[in-house]
Amino acid sequence: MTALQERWQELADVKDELALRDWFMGTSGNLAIKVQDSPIEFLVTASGKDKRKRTAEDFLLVDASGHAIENTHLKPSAETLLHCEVYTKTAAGCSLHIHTVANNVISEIYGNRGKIEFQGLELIKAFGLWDEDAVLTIPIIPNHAHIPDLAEEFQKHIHGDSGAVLIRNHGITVWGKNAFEAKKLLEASEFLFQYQLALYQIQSQ
Ligand SMILES: CSC[C@@H](O)[C@@H](O)C(=O)COP(=O)(O)O
Ligand SMILES: [Zn+2]
Repeated sequence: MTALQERWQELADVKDELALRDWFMGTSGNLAIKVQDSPIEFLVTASGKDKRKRTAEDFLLVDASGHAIENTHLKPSAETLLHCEVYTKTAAGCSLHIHTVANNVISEIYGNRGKIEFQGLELIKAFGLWDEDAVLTIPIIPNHAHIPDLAEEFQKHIHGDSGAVLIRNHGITVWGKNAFEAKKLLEASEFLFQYQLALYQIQSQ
């Protein structure tokens, strides 16, 4: 199998798993996986697809600017520029973006603070935070409709080869060194958001 075929299959498998969790409602969400460095090439989901379906037209190969490399009728995800920022600024190998009710509500509740912090929860270890008093901070950025503006805001919060950023009333984007790591961060983030929401609901009764 070529590197391209391997990465394709890896991303398709991640997509299937996220679909099983119902994390692609209304065609939302987009996924990307790096295929090569110098020059950077990555696979990204084609725009507007039902991401619960597995087809031969799910992904297309794009360059570091998000332009299709191959001759294709497929359109790269409308949010490809955010994935471009990840691959040009870091050594990450995979970036995932999903919309969930939990990440949207959390982003709205904490949006004015510009971040949400988690401390004392076991699952922050998924982010490599092992100290007892460690704090996980997930930034929350405004949901600019103009994607270059959104990407510009987003890239300010890329500080390493793994991370997560919430986009207010929109969704989350995570990245990690490979598909396994990115999916781990995504699942841990959603766990933390669901936990915080449940706590919020109990405490406001
Ligand atoms: C259909 S609502 C979601 C979109 O506006 C967008 O935010 C999204 O995540 C999916 O866009 P796409 O172009 O399919 O990658
Ligand atoms: Zn989106």
